[in-house]
Amino acid sequence: MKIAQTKLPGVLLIEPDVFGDRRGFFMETWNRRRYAEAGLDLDFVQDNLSLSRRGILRGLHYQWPQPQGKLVQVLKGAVFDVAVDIRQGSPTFGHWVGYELSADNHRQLYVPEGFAHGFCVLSDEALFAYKCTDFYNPQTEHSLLWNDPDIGIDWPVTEPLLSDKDRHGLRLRDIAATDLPRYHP
Ligand SMILES: Cc1cn([C@H]2C[C@H](O)[C@@H](COP(=O)(O)OP(=O)(O)O[C@H]3O[C@H](C)C(=O)[C@H](O)[C@H]3O)O2)c(=O)[nH]c1=O
Repeated sequence: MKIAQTKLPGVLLIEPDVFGDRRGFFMETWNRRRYAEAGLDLDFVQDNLSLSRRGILRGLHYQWPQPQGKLVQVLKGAVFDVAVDIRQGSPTFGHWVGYELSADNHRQLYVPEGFAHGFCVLSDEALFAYKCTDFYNPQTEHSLLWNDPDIGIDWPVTEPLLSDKDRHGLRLRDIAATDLPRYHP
């Protein structure tokens, strides 16, 4: 398994070992001990699965308080997956990283607590699976505007299909300080 730091400290790009043979392949998608040995000492309490069609964009979402760290991967199709640092006081506040995650490249991305997360679908369909470090709490969930000009995410879609909630996401500069995580070095 290879784990690479990204230009956002804490956001990790993971390439699990994939064992292929004439039947297909086998891979471990999570192993508490192995990931801890590689520096990802995490406990997850909730698994999620979503199916989306080409052009759909889900996000950018985060919970605060009760933030969720997310280990995300694609089981079918391909997505462009994005994490945004929204921790007040962070040296990379408002910065983003994005990676293509697909069923073919088997990549995982770890999005830590305190980051907003979203993805857009690059294939006809995408089955998106992720593990969360805390439970869903709709009362503390927030939507950050997907195309916030102050963040400038280089999405590979121009007019994505969004939920009403996401269509009305807030620009980072318009989110109250009480609704944003704080950076703790
Ligand atoms: C997130 C979530 C949703 N739901 C229910 C609430 C709604 O009735 C329905 C769809 O929820 P929502 O439109 O928020 O789903 P997504 O737009 O896929 O939200 C997710 O998309 C981005 C990419 C994320 O990173 C978050 O994990 C998550 O916010 O599922 C639940 O019951 N539990 C949950 O954990």
